[in-house]
Amino acid sequence: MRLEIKDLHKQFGETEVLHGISFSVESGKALGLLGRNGAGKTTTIRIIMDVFKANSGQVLLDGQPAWQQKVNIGYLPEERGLYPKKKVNEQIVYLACLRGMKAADAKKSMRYWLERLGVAEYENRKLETLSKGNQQKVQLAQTLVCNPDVIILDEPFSGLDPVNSQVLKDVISEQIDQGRLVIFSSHQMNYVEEFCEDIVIINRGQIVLGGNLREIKKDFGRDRLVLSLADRDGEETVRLVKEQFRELVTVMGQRKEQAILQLKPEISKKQLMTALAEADLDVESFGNYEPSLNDIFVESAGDQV
Ligand SMILES: Nc1ncnc2c1ncn2[C@@H]1O[C@H](COP(=O)(O)OP(=O)(O)OP(=O)(O)O)[C@@H](O)[C@H]1O
Repeated sequence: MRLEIKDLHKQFGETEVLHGISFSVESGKALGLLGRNGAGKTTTIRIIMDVFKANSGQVLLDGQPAWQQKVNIGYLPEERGLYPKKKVNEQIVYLACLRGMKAADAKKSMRYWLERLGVAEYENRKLETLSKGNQQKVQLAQTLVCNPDVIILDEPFSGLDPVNSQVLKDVISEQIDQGRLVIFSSHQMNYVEEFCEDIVIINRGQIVLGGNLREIKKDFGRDRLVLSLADRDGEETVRLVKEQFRELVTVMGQRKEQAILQLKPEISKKQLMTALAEADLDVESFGNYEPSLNDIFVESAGDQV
């Protein structure tokens, strides 16, 4: 299956909050939807889920509109949608039956997911008596109970401790391996980085970067180098490079003790190495820059106050 989001525009009152969002994702892949607070991630997801309509643009599954009722979708909304006063097992089975599952199958699947997510012991408890993280895991069980083909998760890691985040990460990876189509928004770059082939970064309602993560990293790293000097901290190194090597490189940033440098056009890595050696500097590390997703995110979406 292929889900295509085409040129979405969305206005709330007079304000346009999405200015033409387009991307696509296929079965067996996960797309990470990234962006700072208020960028437009949840609005995009709600349009995909048909919670509300876009002012213009289309959401198509294998070229077809209005697919949301025809396909098995697991949706974890940002605002959690379960009933606080109802028992965990009753509501998961009830909602699964509403989505077309037989009660016996729903019970079996619910037990599997509660067990898998480590909350089986709370099956008979009212949801509101569980901790925030455990409520989140129940919500995830509810999302996955119907064996969905399309999984859309809005901030799934919210409220989870590192151990539970790892459990969820494993579950999502497994779903991708089983051929599910996954979209999720998250601020947890490390997890996005681990299992998303593709990413989209939204900034103020516009895509500022999108595509295959490996390619994006390669592009960001191209002609960029990192340099650290013994007995100088990162700021001092940046200052020194700006003073002494401004003809050869532009300083792009700083990562701890390292200055991130971009070679000027026509300048080679070798020329820079020679210049560093001639300046008699005590070079501690010098090499190709490998950006993390966090670096890429900050550079692409970091201009917003
Ligand atoms: N129902 C609404 N009415 C008016 N404005 C809205 C509504 N929903 C969202 N917005 C606005 O749309 C913009 C995008 O919001 P959205 O919730 O999509 O951002 P987000 O990227 O999911 O942010 P966060 O990471 O904080 O959840 C924001 O400026 C927000 O205030």
